[in-house]
Amino acid sequence: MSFNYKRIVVKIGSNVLTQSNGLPDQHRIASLVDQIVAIKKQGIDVILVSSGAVAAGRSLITVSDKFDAIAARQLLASIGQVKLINNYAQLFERHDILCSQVLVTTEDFKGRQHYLNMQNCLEILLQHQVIPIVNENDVVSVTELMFTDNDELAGLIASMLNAQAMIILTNVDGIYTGNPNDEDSELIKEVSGNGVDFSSFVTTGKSQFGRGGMITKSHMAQKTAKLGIAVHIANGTKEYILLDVLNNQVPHTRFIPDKTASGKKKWLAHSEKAATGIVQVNAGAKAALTSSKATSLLPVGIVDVLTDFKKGEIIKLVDEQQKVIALGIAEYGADKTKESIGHKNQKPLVYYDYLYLLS
Ligand SMILES: Nc1ncnc2c1ncn2[C@@H]1O[C@H](COP(=O)(O)OP(=O)(O)O)[C@@H](O)[C@H]1O
Ligand SMILES: N[C@@H](CCC(=O)OP(=O)(O)O)C(=O)O
Repeated sequence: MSFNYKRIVVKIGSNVLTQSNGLPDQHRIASLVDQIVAIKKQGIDVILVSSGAVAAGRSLITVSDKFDAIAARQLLASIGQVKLINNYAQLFERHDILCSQVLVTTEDFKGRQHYLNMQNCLEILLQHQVIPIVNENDVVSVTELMFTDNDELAGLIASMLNAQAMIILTNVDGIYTGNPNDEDSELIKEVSGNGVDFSSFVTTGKSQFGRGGMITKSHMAQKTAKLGIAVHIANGTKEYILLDVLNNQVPHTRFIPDKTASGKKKWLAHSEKAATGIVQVNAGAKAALTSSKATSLLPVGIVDVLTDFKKGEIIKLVDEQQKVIALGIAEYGADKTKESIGHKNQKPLVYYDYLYLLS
């Protein structure tokens, strides 16, 4: 295979798994399973992040409009997830391969210990040649507990498991310079670096059954590539797509990975929602932290503690315009920080190894 990956995360969007009439696309799902098996037989670990529970539920039951959208989603996902996973289990069984169901919420990624428990669980599945099939636990995950979408979840899993690549399968060939249906739009084949502003050409529109849309895919892909994981966005409705992507034989969008980040930084990168405290830093500290030199945050560069926190908690570092510039683990609590604001020769509030810069 052209890309020499040892471990990959494959994310399949609802639209890839579903026909336009809302019913599961059995032929396509079977073909994707066959390809995953072929990849696995080459010694590559594959973790599948599959959407499709709500769509599968819709094919089984009709929910009246009188129920609110959250309750309807819970009902559909609860029924649909059974169908989705059964389908996968039967298809993998044909190849004598076991798959497993891993349902998660954002809570599972917050505390470091809980995060490591989940990492251990997925590692033991992989060591036993099982294909983990991960999805959001839509039944209990509502409002603020929700992931933006499964693209975010796939990025978290790829970081957690030190995958070399994440392949996002959707219903278009990748990211275009404009609306994919416009003749003038061109497919972007490669994205490198962090500075691309996708909002100027990616619209917020979504496909029929999708949740996040291409804009969240682009942001998530960029964030994941920054952690050292290659991201491929490709058309899951094309025959042999996974094999063709890995053999670099199909036009799609590839995000070139940066240098690999440490395990702690990968965890921090996805922990913004878990942050408790907010600390404001001055322009000098911002310049030092964002320079190419490894720098820890010293109290001399702190101007204010905007929200309290305890030692060991995740905090957001904001600049004087209140823009979040980094996430870090606090070496001490808010009280001690307030006492040392602006003072020289103090212990860093956040050491460089426990600091993740957002841009
Ligand atoms: N510039 C763009 N390039 C590609 N797709 C785009 C762009 N702008 C908007 N989109 C839309 O994003 C959709 C894919 O996102 P989404 O609906 O979340 O799919 P999925 O269900 O696979 O997660 C495409 O079907 C397309 O209509
Ligand atoms: N967890 C939901 C999918 C949510 C989601 O992100 O969907 P999609 O945009 O199709 O990847 C489900 O299984 O229906």
